[in-house]
Amino acid sequence: MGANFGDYQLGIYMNGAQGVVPELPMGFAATEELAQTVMDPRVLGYVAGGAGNEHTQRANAAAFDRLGIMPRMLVGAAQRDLGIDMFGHRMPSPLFFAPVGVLGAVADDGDLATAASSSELGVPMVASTLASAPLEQVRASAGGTPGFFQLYPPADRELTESLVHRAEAAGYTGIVITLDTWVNGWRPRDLSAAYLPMLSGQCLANYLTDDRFRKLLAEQGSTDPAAVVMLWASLFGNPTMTWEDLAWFRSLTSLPILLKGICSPEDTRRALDGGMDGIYCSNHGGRQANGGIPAIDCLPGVVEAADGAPVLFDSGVRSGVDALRALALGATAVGIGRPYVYGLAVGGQAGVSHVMRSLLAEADLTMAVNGYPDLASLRGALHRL
Ligand SMILES: Cc1cc2nc3c(=O)[nH]c(=O)nc-3n(C[C@H](O)[C@H](O)[C@H](O)COP(=O)(O)O)c2cc1C
Ligand SMILES: O=C(O)C(=O)c1ccccc1
Repeated sequence: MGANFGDYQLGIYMNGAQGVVPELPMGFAATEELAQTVMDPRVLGYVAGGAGNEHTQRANAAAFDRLGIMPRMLVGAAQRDLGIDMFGHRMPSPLFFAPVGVLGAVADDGDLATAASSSELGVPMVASTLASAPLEQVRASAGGTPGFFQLYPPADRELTESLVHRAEAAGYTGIVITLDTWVNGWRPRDLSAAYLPMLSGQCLANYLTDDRFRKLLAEQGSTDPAAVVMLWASLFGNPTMTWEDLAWFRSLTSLPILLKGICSPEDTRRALDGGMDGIYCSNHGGRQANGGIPAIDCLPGVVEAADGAPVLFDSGVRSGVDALRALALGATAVGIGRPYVYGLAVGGQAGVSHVMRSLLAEADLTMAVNGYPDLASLRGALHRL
């Protein structure tokens, strides 16, 4: 039987009986509102913003509200099991930390604080390539909790290979390759502030600690911060990659590989036929392309085409109920993005853990109210409103 995530609620009420109310905000809207008052405006714009007029970003979240869960009575759901099996690991919770590349700009040691929360809660983290601490340190901070390394494959094959082998050696459970960020989307908030954190040298620790990157840097003749940024910018985008490159990725590692940014059934099949082990259905939270399709509306087609292979999902999950909706549609695990970033901004590691605990408690209690003892029983529970 899994953890009793709903007990987080009881603890809060018990504290209240002693006159202690929570210091941290409850729910996404309150957390976002507080984050707006404490974050550096440019970093806030970077986290909160998306592509174009942010229609797709809003639609991602709004689409969840068109999905209702049918309550079932007298099921005997006194204990709920929210556990999942993924790549040979039994995880107590179906949530994970989606890869976020500016955690170090949001809080000092933001990547390590998130990894420490992952360790504390047993909730896996997908560690971004764009981190302020090297991937080895992030992995060590996550302790015994399994986690994935998110790879932005650089345009230099040896550097890509080096990053993958470092992730393997550091003990990651799998590699997530992100496919939707070869170019930076059109983001009016960041353009207004002329702000891209990496161009100020932030979040480049994985490059600076890489032998191959340092060799390329030395060959450039300068190692000053501007040269680092120039080299990074010249390598980051890799828009010539095609399906033909999957065989090469496959040859690099025996770890499970998942492709992030897949939204169509056709691409799902191609990925799995190309030797990939799982799919990560996401539209990058509407940050990359406006005028898209809410990611949750793409999920059923991806799940069907995946034919039993693991399907991770993110984009627009704002509550424990949203997570249940994605799980009911067949997601294997559900990624949390902006909500935990705001948690980090308002409360450091404690804020991150509070956000995750709240999401898990809400999911657990909603299953209790609605009579679903485990995630398998949720399949087919949704009604389109
Ligand atoms: C500030 C920020 C930075 C991100 N950086 C990365 C990244 O480095 N790699 C990646 O694959 N996705 C990145 N993402 C996308 C997230 O992994 C995820 O797809 C997205 O946040 C989901 O949307 P939501 O937060 O609105 O739910 C980033 C998202 C945010 C908000
Ligand atoms: O901000 C992002 O979502 C992101 O992943 C990214 C990465 C590199 C350049 C621009 C954006």
